[in-house]
Amino acid sequence: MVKNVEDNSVLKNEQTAMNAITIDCVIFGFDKGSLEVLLVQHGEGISKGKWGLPGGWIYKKESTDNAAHRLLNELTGLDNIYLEQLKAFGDPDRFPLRRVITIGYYALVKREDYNIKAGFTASDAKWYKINNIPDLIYDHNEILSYSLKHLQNRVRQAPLGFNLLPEKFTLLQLMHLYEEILGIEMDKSNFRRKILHMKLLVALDEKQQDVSHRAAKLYKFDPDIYKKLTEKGFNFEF
Ligand SMILES: O=P(O)(O)OC[C@H]1O[C@@H](O)[C@H](O)[C@@H]1O
Repeated sequence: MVKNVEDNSVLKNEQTAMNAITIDCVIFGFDKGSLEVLLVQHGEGISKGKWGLPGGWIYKKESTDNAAHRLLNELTGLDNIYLEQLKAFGDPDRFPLRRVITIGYYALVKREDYNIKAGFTASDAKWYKINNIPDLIYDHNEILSYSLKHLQNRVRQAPLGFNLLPEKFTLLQLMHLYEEILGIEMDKSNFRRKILHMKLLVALDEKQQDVSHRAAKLYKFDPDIYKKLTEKGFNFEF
């Protein structure tokens, strides 16, 4: 008898926990020189018709990491993404109906590598330019701005984001990538001097083709140095 009562209370507590923790994913995409974020329009529930980050409830027999991948896939069609856990967002009033803590995940992808297709509880899914984000549900604007700051710190400490460029790229393309992520304007010659000094790039014997302006030299990454820098971490001061 006592055992039954205990079992029931364990089950009840577990269920309560399942209703109190959710997942939200911030997927940054890079496309034609612009930083964007993937948003979904809710097709049901209290936020029907509104836009937010792809996310939702965790199943009972599911890890938080698996839930993040599943939700992202069901809501937007994205698959095989390297998602990193960001942090928990636990403002007591963040969700209007009751106390719900959400765990944030984020990723940075090359937009053209993925097809988006809304599904599950999402009626639509779209990339939005980072400087044109609508009013989002709950605390999703805050989660997004926290993720952006995190990304801006990360690109200064790790050679991350370089996989968003084509295999061969110009120094200007690389500078624009940093400018877009960091939201700042950079000085061309300063950038050139610093990036070349890091010896991360291999200068190719090739130039851009089919461009109306003077064709610029092409570069690619040295994968060994890239790997070493990723492991060691680097400090990219612009
Ligand atoms: O999909 P609904 O039920 O509106 O959202 C509930 C929770 O799922 C998360 O995405 C939200 O941040 C919130 O914590």
